[in-house]
Amino acid sequence: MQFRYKKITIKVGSNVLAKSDGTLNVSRIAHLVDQIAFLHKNGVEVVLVSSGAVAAGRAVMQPCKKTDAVSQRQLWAALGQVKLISRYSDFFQEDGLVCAQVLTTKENFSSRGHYLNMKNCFSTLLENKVIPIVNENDTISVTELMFTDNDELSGLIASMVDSEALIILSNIDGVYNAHPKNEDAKLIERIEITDNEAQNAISSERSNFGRGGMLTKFRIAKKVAGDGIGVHVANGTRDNVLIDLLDVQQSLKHTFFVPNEKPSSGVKKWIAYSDGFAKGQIVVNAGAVNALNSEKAVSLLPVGVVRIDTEFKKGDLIKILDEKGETVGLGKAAYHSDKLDKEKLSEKQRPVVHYDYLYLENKNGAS
Ligand SMILES: Nc1ncnc2c1ncn2[C@@H]1O[C@H](COP(=O)(O)OP(=O)(O)O)[C@@H](O)[C@H]1O
Ligand SMILES: N[C@@H](CCC(=O)OP(=O)(O)O)C(=O)O
Repeated sequence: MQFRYKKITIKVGSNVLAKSDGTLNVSRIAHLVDQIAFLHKNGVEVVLVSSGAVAAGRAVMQPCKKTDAVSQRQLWAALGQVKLISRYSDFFQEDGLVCAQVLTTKENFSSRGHYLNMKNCFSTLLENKVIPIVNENDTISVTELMFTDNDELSGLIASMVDSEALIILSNIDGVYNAHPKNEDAKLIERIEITDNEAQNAISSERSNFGRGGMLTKFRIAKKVAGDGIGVHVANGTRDNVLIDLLDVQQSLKHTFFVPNEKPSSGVKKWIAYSDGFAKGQIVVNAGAVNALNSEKAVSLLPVGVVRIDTEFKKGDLIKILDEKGETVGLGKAAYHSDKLDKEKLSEKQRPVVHYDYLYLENKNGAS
């Protein structure tokens, strides 16, 4: 059997892993593990991002009355993660493989140093033929420092470990052109990174245990595809879904986000997912927006900056907005914001953000 990729990240949603009563669907976990083990034995490196801790914990106990919503999630995640990972560990062991748990928070991606540290951890596990199983560390992550959901986390991981593809397994065949409850809704089988229409069909509704819903899957999938990584959204409740999806001889119905032909560099990938950590903010004029989004590789010159909203130091990440307040991109500042005015007057202006350290929402795919 020949598979489409040699290195993939697979994200499994809570609704794939939990039954309708919230208890873990053990036979489904076993079946997914068997498929991953088969892929692994046939030379495909796999990083698994698995939700399901909160859903698993919910089935263990109901908290006492005075427990608030955040504490409740912490309790369930703490209880459920143990159950979840021990199931995975047992099933991988039966298949002769070793898995490892990696719990992370958004803060672990906040600086390039932290990011490279995480990257090194994954390289070590993969070199040792271990299957990393990643989840957000829900027990300690608080609201403002949380990932939107594990779809966002899986995008980051896929990009960080240089996966060729990200497979998002949910409880539905893919992205539909209307709410799937609608009888006329049709599966969209291919989405280009320039396609902004499909998003309008997606409602923000989530299924029973999901956190972000299809809308975040769509946004993240486009961003990841913009980095040059193909994204497949498929139904994890189907038997043999991973093998049927990845076997070159098969054509399973699902949604494929076509990757950008030009993959982003490592540092641009990190910047792409770091918008929560921007320290400065500037506003640029329409001319600068057009130049940056043109076919050419253009750095941001001080002449295009109309306003500094939040000051920044050399090396800080800065958010770049247009004059309507829409995000244009994110970049690493080449110098302190107090030098901008002087640079504007200079005959040979130095870029405030060099192209190599610039992530552009439209050009790199997300919108
Ligand atoms: N246009 C759409 N296409 C597909 N699914 C959609 C659409 N609009 C809303 N959804 C909902 O998104 C759900 C999947 O997202 P989510 O609940 O977060 O699952 P997961 O637990 O797999 O992350 C589907 O079950 C479906 O009800
Ligand atoms: N970290 C949480 C998962 C939250 C989440 O993003 O869920 P989902 O939308 O089902 O992927 C857990 O393990 O329960």
